[in-house]
Amino acid sequence: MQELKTDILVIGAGSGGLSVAAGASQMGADVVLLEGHKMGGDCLNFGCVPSKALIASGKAAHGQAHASVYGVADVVPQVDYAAAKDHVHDVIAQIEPMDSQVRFEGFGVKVIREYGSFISPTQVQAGDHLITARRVVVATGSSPLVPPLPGLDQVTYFTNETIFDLRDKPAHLLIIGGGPIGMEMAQAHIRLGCKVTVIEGLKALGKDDPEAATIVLDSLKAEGVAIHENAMVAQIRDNAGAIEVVTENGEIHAGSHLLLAVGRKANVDRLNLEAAGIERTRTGIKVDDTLRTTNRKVYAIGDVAGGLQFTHVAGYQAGVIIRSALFGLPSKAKTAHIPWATYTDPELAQVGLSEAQARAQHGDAVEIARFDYHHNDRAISERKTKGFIKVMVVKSRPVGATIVGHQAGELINLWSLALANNLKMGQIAAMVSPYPTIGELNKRVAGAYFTPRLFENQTVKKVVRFVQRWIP
Ligand SMILES: Cc1cc2nc3c(=O)[nH]c(=O)nc-3n(C[C@H](O)[C@H](O)[C@H](O)COP(=O)(O)OP(=O)(O)OC[C@H]3O[C@@H](n4cnc5c(N)ncnc54)[C@H](O)[C@@H]3O)c2cc1C
Ligand SMILES: NC(=O)c1ccc[n+]([C@@H]2O[C@H](COP(=O)([O-])OP(=O)(O)OC[C@H]3O[C@@H](n4cnc5c(N)ncnc54)[C@H](O)[C@@H]3O)[C@@H](O)[C@H]2O)c1
Repeated sequence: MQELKTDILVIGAGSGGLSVAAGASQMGADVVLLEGHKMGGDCLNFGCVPSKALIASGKAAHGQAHASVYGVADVVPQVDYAAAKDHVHDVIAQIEPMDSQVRFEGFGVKVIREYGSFISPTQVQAGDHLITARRVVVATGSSPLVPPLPGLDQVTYFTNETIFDLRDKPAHLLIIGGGPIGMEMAQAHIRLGCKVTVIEGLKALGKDDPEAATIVLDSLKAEGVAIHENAMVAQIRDNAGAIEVVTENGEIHAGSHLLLAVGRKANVDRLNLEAAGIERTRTGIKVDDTLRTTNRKVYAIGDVAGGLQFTHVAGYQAGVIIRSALFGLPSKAKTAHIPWATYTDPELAQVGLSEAQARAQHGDAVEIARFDYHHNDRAISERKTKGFIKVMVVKSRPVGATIVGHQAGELINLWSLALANNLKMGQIAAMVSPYPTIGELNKRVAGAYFTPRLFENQTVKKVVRFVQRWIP
């Protein structure tokens, strides 16, 4: 057994762990990083990157099939599904060097390609290494949840860990789960020429604002995706080579391929958390708002911490704990300014409170400022007029924003900045946006907040009339 001592031990080389390792090592700490599988974790290998690359293939096909509106003849796209997967893997390969073992060793990090397991509150075993660390960061991420559905073991099924390696185009893809994974994959596949059926137990895109989600779901349905809601799956069957999904309410959906997208399971099984006195919750590892676990020398960040499960959250949390682990400074993780986006077409994005949450928390003090895409000249030029932005405002400060439409994931950045810095609507309205940009929507919604105050205000009208009488 090789014994190592270090300042910071990071378990998991995904979005969260790599951010800690890069930051801590470049600021002078001794860092050991454990990775049992692929450097880069889920986001690079099985998540954000491959899904966005496949969405890009779908977008290219869709563009060819719907070009005539711009005066360019529509063509039936000749989709080579295997070549689309080559594109996906080429994109991964282009980003891979940023997350590579070589790059991190260049920062001075000792990278050990083994799974780690606690053997005491301060010691972790990884292969034949025994590591004692001043602080441990658990960043082991999550895996696809595979529910114990009767019959599932009788059929071949895919998850986000395997779908990007499938090279034969599914004739009819059945997707169980209408969350972000399910809906992004549904649209990518329908655009690549597959038949697609989504079977959702409750409400598709149920974590998002219902009005905004409806616009996305209507778009997907218009493209041909069959979406069945309130259809909890009870059983899977193999019927002479076809896969049948049977729901609790008696629906039977048959297809050629099956993708499970029913949520995530925190990666805690290999960690032997009990040996370190680390408690779990239903969704992951129990942490306080400083991201410390019940073992004060151990932090947990990213998907395994059981909160919002996004790459940028894991990265943000890495910054929070670096401050406290390296400098001993108090540092709390906040959530009010954390955005998320679902990269369907149209996109769906949220930061802070939704309209329903804002009304529940602030009652009549909430004002909703709203602006529709069909009033934006750039959106009209590009025929991307579906969607809206609405901003929830309390005492002239935004407390949340919901955007559905073209580039919603880009537009939400500004509202994350506004919430992070407690900006006022007046500061957003003071911005000058280049014309014609989609970004003008952000300024116009701030303008919409002031419209009734300026244009429907009798005092303003009286003052203007009075001043006009006197100025030369
Ligand atoms: C299909 C899909 C699409 C997504 N799209 C987006 C998106 O567009 N935008 C977004 O923000 N988020 C997206 N996500 C979510 C995002 O991928 C995760 O939130 C993010 O990867 C979490 O980072 P992490 O560091 O917590 O975990 P991970 O990136 O999963 O990294 C954890 C690492 O720890 C390793 N590990 C596990 N146990 C051990 C152990 N005991 N010892 C050593 N190593 C271990 C694992 O092998 C893994 O490499 C998507 C997820 C999926 C599945
Ligand atoms: N664009 C992005 O940022 C992005 C994209 C994909 C994934 N992600 C991350 O990955 C996480 C996981 O995504 P997800 O879509 O797997 O999970 P999810 O929890 O968001 O959605 C899963 C859906 O499956 C449904 N479901 C569960 N069991 C079912 C059953 N037996 N029958 C029918 N429906 C069932 C649930 O009601 C739910 O709507 C997301 O929460 C998000 O954090 C992010």
